[in-house]
Amino acid sequence: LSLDTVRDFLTREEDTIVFSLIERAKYPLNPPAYDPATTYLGRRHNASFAEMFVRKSEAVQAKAGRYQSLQEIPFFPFRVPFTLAPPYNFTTELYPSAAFVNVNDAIWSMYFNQLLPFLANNGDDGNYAVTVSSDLVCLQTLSRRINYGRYVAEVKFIGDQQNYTTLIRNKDKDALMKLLTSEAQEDVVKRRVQKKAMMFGRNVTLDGPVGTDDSNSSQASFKVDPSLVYKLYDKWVIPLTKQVEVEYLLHRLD
Ligand SMILES: O=C(O)C(=O)C[C@]1(C(=O)O)C=C[C@@H](O)C=C1
Repeated sequence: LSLDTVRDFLTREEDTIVFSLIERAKYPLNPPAYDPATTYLGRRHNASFAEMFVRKSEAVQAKAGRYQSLQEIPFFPFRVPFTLAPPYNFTTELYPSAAFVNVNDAIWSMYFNQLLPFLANNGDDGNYAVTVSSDLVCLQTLSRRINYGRYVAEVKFIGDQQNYTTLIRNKDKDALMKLLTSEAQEDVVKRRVQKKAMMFGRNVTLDGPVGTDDSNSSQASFKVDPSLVYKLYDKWVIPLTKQVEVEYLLHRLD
């Protein structure tokens, strides 16, 4: 692992995030899928249909071995005695006591309460299963990207052990935050995801050569508002990644 390779990983995840948002934006808001008071399976549950869908899907994916890789962290952890997938000897670069640091609870509430209302148009077309299935993909992608802050923090720690060790011993969160921050890099990331939203979210027609802007660049014709993607990174993705980095570092000498 090096700063270049972890940044390459984050860059590639941007594509997955933008595509997953484009998919979710295809469906209307579909409010009954998110209301814990909605009746389904003939009765009320304490969880929304979306939550139930995520729980059951994660159970299947856990059985299939998804969480054998530390890059993936479920929203609803549970033990699985065995997996169906062919065995693979996963090794990890992470420090064991810090390897399970994650901010999935914050991601969950940010996604449903702050992002989704701006991502989907108002309306209810009853396509609840495909809708929450696309929510699951968004959540998993955001979780993988943000919790990858553990790997970024490990690289930064190894690269500057002396300074980090002092700050970790003093439990100085603010100084850790300052040391791991690169504002120039954050600016690059935010402007790049906005551009990706403009490129990937374009309507493609057969007029003109490949790369021609068929959509006149007007905001309304993008499948996901590029400024919303910028804001997602600015307000949530990057700050939460940094929170993961700080929490990882605080456990790095345990
Ligand atoms: O690339 C880094 O150095 C990171 O720590 C990742 C990241 C990000 O979330 O994109 C977070 C903090 C830095 O200020 C810059 C970028």
